[in-house]
Amino acid sequence: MGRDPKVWEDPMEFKSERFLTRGDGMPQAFDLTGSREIKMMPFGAGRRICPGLALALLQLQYFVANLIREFEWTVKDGEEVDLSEKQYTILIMMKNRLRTHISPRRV
Ligand code: HEM
Repeated sequence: MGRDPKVWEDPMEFKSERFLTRGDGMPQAFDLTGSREIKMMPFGAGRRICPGLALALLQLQYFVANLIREFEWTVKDGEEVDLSEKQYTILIMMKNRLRTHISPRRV
């Protein structure tokens, strides 16, 4: 389903913006709860859907926001961000590792 062009536009392209909200609070292209549609279900769907969904989403957002707020992230000297991908069993991974230098914003 995740690679079906009838479900997702350019399914094989990394487009994080497809997950942005429209600005009116409504999700743009997907619904994780399975109540409106089923396009993507990292938390399952239906009666046995993950009861920790809301907590998990909140925690992840908070975790990433804190990593960005607390640390300056730079690519290692001489390297560039390369978003090429490779298939590894059922996972899609970065073809070339992203090596970063992380330093505290506040000392
Ligand atoms: C990124 C984080 C998480 C992911 C991707 C995830 C994913 C899932 C998935 C796929 C299921 C199976 C749903 C099904 O059978 O259809 C599940 C079940 C469950 N999850 Fe999560 N989960 C996450 C975090 C959490 C958290 C934070 C909690 C609790 C605080 C939690 C509690 C549970 C429980 C109790 C079930 C069993 C529900 C049942 O069988 O009725 N999960 N989760």
